Amino acid sequence: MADDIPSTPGKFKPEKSSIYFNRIRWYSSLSKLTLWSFLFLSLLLFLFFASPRLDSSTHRHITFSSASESTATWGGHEWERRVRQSARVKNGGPNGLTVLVTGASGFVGTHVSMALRRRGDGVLGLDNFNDYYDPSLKRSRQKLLESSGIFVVEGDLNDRDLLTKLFDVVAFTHVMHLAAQAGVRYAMENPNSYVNSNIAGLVNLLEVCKSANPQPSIVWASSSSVYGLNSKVPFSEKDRTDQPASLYAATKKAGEEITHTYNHIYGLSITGLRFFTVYGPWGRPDMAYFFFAKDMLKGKQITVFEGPDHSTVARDFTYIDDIVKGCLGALDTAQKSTGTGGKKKGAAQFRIFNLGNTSPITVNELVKILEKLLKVKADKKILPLPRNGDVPFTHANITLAQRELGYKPSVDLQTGLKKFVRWYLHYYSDSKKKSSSVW
Ligand SMILES: O=C(O)[C@H]1O[C@H](OP(=O)(O)OP(=O)(O)OC[C@H]2O[C@@H](n3ccc(=O)[nH]c3=O)[C@H](O)[C@@H]2O)[C@H](O)[C@@H](O)[C@@H]1O
Repeated sequence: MADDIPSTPGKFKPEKSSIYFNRIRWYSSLSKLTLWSFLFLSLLLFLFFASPRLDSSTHRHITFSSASESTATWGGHEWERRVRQSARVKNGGPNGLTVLVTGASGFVGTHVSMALRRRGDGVLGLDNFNDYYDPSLKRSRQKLLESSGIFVVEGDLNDRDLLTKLFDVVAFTHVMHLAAQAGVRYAMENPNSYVNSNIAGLVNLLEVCKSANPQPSIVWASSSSVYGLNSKVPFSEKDRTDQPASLYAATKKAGEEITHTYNHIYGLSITGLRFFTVYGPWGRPDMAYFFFAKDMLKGKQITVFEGPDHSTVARDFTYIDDIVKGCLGALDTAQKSTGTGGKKKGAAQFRIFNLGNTSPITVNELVKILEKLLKVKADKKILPLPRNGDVPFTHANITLAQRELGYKPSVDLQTGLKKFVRWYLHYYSDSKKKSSSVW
């Protein structure tokens, strides 16, 4: 019998009696297997019926934000209705844009969303409301947006299902991508959050955009920090950007390269905007002008950095309204993406612009203006510029943006800070409810 012949020399040849016992063992393991399968199936059925019943299109998602872990719920008929309604073009005209604004509850995101809505464009916001800075300020901005009919979806850039769903529900013509881990100095404390938002999140967004049909045109926020150690002034788009001084700058520069590959391979229309130290009402509390004002009002000491040999540190501070005009100019002049459903059909537009003010002001001068506006004397401590990513000065050449986008900054630091201080005093007075009246 074939069974009795070892197939390989030296292999064990079973006796008749052991075959009999093996059969018994086989039958008993068969019944054990049936029993375990039954128990396993019962457990599956139990879990299925015991789990919370969700609307078929509802998803409960755990998302990882850049600075904290958060949970957000999205999906369902009511949610989709709100998404559609918010994204609907309001002016009825054929030229209205349908824009997904990422980072909509951020500083620039809020202002750009409001400006688009005022024109009648369709706007849908996306924000993960992370706690890099006071989330209550982001919630207040969200309220402001909601009062103008803008729905801000709570979710993370890295949530592929959510982004795909948004593009299933709405055929966005444009994406204004402003969600990012910002701040130069924080990159030494939490480097991974920069990789998570500015690299992984960006790639996730681009993946969804390239597969969307139609593909949207993308305008996104790069940064003046990409010029890094460049010392040729004013900074022109043609200057070298391969010497970043911070991980933040490196992730923004990487973003410029990554967007280029998506433009090249998939035909996505891309416009990168290098913002120069944007300030104004509803600003970011992690920025110097903001926390200087806060600390000065509290009588706390502020630290003013100085460069080598006691040289002054300067920034090309740019007022938010000027930046908004630049963003809208970029959206309006963005050509259509050429691809569809992940396939390139032809060369697509790829642009990078400086959006600055063209007149650098020293940090000392910034403090002096704040002193006048706040009517307090600053308690200053002068320290050498730390080696934490800060660069000694920035200065934008905006010729290209002027020519292509009609960008023309018009607000000087004195005027812009006056508006910021007015908002700040109002917002942080005892009644935050009134805050939306100061815009
Ligand atoms: O232009 C940009 O692209 C960048 O502008 C800002 O970065 P930064 O210009 O460094 O703005 P602040 O952090 O507000 O610093 C402004 C100036 O104040 C100085 N500073 C900052 C903090 C401090 O305690 N003391 C002080 O003198 C800095 O050295 C810098 O010269 C933003 O924080 C970045 O997100 C943005 O990308």
